[in-house]
Amino acid sequence: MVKTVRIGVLALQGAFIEHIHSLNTLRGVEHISDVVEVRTKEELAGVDALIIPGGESTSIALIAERCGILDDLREFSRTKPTWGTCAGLILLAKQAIHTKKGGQQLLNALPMTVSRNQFGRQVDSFTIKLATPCLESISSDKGADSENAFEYVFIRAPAIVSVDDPEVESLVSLPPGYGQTEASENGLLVAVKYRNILGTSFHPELTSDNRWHQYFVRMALGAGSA
Ligand SMILES: NC(=O)CC[C@H](N)C(=O)O
Repeated sequence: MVKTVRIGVLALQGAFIEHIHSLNTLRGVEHISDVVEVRTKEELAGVDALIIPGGESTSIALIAERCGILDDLREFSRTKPTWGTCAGLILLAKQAIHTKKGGQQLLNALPMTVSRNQFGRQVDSFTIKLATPCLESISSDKGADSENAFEYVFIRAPAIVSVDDPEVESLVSLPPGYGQTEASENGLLVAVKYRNILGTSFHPELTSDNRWHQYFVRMALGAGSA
């Protein structure tokens, strides 16, 4: 029997509809059985993989806590395919800096420190096209240019400022200078894979190029198989 995945998108706050649209463009391309919004622990228990969208990480954490789903999210992200984008990446981290006074609840699934709003405020949002080796095996019919570069959208984005485990795979870094105040040879890390987790600080759901979604669906399809 062909394995299929039921993918959930955490729908408490932020850009969840856009992720659902991107995933829906992959129906018929990848083996997706369903794409659903997740707001309760029962809905979470019914999905094979989860996307935590961008938005406001403090609000998502607060709402999750009030809805009594925060510990279930912690448990889910320990073992099941989970992708955090932007605010979702912040939530998945072990530690966040430049948070509001008093800090914020995190899921502690990614052994790393992220810096909130590393690139400035909403008005400092930017896009950048970058060649992306991990997407090379995925063919793109939409959005990508002739070099197959992916167009990255950064909106009050976090950056990964330190990684605590050699198992964390670096997938995308920005060219030096972006979001950095001091000269450095290396640009900031903005996409990682760690075991069952994908963490990206940009918004792939805001472009018509669905290769990052396809990458995650393939991760989810591969999970648990030998
Ligand atoms: N676009 C975004 O998701 C922004 C995230 C925001 N900086 C936060 O702290 O949650």
